[in-house]
Amino acid sequence: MAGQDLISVDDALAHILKRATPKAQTRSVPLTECLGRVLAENQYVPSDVPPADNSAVDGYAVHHTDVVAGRALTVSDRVPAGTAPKPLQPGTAVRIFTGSEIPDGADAVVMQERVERTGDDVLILAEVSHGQNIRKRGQDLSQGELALARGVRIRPQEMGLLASMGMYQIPVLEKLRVAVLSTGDELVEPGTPLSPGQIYNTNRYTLMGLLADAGCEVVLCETLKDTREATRNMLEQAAATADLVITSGGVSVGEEDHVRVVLEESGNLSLWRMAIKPGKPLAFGDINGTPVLGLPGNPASVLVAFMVIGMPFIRKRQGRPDALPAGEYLPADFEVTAPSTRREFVRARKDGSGAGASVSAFPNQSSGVLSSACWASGLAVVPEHTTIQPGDPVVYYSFTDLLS
Ligand SMILES: Nc1nc2c(c(=O)[nH]1)N[C@H]1C(S)=C(S)[C@@H](COP(=O)(O)OP(=O)(O)OC[C@H]3O[C@@H](n4cnc5c(N)ncnc54)[C@H](O)[C@@H]3O)O[C@H]1N2
Ligand code: MOO
Repeated sequence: MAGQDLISVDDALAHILKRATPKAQTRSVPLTECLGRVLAENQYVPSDVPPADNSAVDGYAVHHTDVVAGRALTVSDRVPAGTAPKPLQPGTAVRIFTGSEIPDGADAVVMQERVERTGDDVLILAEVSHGQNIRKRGQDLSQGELALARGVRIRPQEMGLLASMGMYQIPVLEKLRVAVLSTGDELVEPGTPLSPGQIYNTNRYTLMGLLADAGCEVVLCETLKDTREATRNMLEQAAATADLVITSGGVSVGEEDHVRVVLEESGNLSLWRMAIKPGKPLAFGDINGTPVLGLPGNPASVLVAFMVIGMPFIRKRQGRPDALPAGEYLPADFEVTAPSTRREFVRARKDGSGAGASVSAFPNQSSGVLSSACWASGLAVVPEHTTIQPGDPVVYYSFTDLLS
């Protein structure tokens, strides 16, 4: 059971994911612009990669049965990479380079360090076997196979793979268009001096960075005055412009917290207050059908709630199957003695690797301490009603996985 009146993280995720309809519009972009986009169609291999058998080393191509200990072979040809080889003359060797195509009739390549070259002759000093140092045609991708599935987010390696197949125009989903609204009369833009009572608008920049990492397009970015009127006007404008509106602040219980109230009055508030730490007052709903994710104002709450709740929603809307990342169990290097009714996402750092890996926690987990997230490499989960002793296993998610 979660805390009183608070919806559990699992129920909140299920609720939000049910409302995450994938964006259907697609477009074709040049290969140079596809990084971070989501593939809209399955990509099948048009022809084998590599297109021909080729050498893995600089050396000599031979037929392995022509190699007899102590007997030199004549070097009959030279095949630089990028040229089409002539067939191997039986009983000879061909000078060849890494990436050169293998001449017909050759079935092995001997590294040049394993031969003695004298004029046009080459004496092979090592045993040679069929297929040695040959990278087979199609060893990376073979014609007709599925190379990349629809819904894959294109990372540098996928970009390279598409290039290796000769693809240039890439079908991708339209980017999710997101509006970012910061609320709070105390907020001032960096670069301006602070007056008493003011603080710098932090969340706007955290969210811009998070959304860029998530492959979204920020179409509107505004800071609102703490009035019902301003909040209603801007939320309605944002909902008419964007596929998703993300707000920060103004979702708690104070009379200056207008986001939640406007959602209730002018749209639909379908979820409010989660058993999560930090991020408890998170609100979710819609205005005229456009989803609105109301994140709490505290800077670390914004980061954590975006990663845990916002990212799965965004991934699903991006048509990606991987709504939740896989975590790993690691022994805790910290303790939690007072059990909470909320599931806590601790700003944590993975130390060591392999069997010796463990996870430590930043000492100050206040939701106002953003430096905790700069120190951390990810989030460790302390389940509801649970104490943690050093050595107990906890689930750890890296920031990279949470944001990929
Ligand atoms: N009586 C109660 N008070 C609070 C409760 C509660 O249950 N009962 N919950 C607390 C929790 S937990 C959180 S989280 C906050 C969330 O409140 P809001 O979402 O309404 O956010 P604000 O009050 O507007 O701001 C909270 C905090 O964050 C600072 N802030 C806001 N926006 C920015 C920004 N863009 N950049 C930097 N800092 C920002 C703001 O100045 C406040 O300090 O409510 C608790 N209160
Ligand atoms: O739930 Mo709040 O985000 O702890 O400060």
